[in-house]
Amino acid sequence: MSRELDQLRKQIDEVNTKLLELLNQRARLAQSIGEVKKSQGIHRFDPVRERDMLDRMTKLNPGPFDNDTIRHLFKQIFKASLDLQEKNHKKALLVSRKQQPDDTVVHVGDVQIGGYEKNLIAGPCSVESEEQVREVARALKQQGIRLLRGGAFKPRTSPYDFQGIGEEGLRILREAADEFDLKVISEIVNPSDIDLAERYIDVIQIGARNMQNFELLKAAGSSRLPVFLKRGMSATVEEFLFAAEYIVSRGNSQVMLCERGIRTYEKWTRNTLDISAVPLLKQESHLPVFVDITHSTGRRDIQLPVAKAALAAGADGLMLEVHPDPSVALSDANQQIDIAQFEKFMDEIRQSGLFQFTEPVPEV
Ligand SMILES: O=C(O)C(=O)C[C@]1(C(=O)O)C=C[C@@H](O)C=C1
Repeated sequence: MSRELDQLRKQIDEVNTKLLELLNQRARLAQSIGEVKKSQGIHRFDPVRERDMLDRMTKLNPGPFDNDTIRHLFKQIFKASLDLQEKNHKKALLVSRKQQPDDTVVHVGDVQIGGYEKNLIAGPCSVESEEQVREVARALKQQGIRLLRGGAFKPRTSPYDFQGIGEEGLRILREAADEFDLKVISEIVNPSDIDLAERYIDVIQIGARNMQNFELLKAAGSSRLPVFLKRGMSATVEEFLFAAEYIVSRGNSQVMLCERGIRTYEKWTRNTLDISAVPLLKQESHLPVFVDITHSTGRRDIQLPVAKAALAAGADGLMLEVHPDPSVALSDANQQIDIAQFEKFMDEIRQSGLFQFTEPVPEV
């Protein structure tokens, strides 16, 4: 290579180093501007400011780059600065592990969820009668399971399907839970029913269809009860975390996330379990993560391997539907398991060694 070329390249290297320094200096300034804007509630993207800067730069431009090229280059810089401001903003989410490195442990009375404990939530899809709920509650108690689920308000796809028995259902759940020393989790669909929930139940469930019902999220965020939030069937992981942020940002930090399958073209399962969401959510957020093995599969025959996969992927717990006689159930008759199947499931999941406390490794 000629000496001249060598020299010129050396000069370019020096300019590159200076440019790098200047670009990062600029990036730090843009970050500071981002912080100021956040504290003042100002929109990050400012096209008027960008236009002013472009006009100034093109006026000052002595060439040899033409103005179009200068505009193009600066627009890239603005875009990168905006991305940086947004990244910083994401870091600040209350549900993010960057904000809180340690796992959130949710306390439902004396039951702990998250951290080193694995939990199971089970019960019928819909509350139908006292006998039905008591029978399931007794089976849970015998298995050492403390969390009873049951739907009293049922958001159904068809308005002609069974819609649940409402407050009476919550009362039935409470009585059965008190008799067998269990805690109750049930879905609430209307912000005005949060007061009702506080009278009867221990955990508010927000279902997949309501994951972006922002008024309901805000109302749950102002409640004293822990919240079990299910992922919307077409929601991205990011949208799911923002939904949780709605609750936590209102002051309720006791939130659990539940992956329940997303809608895809696959027809052999009711939904497609997004198993990768489990480690992703655990990585991104400090909130406990559950997997609903009933709704994600919609079938009984693969619930055990799916449960094992969920626990192996790092889930803090499982949710499943159990009914004394699924064939006569008023909802989800095809996917609930009966009590004998539940007992067999519990034996097998225990034998797998995955459903157990994961003690912290003692520090040496
Ligand atoms: O000046 C601002 O308001 C900024 O946020 C900084 C900046 C920039 O990089 O210069 C970034 C994004 C905005 O769209 C406009 C300008």
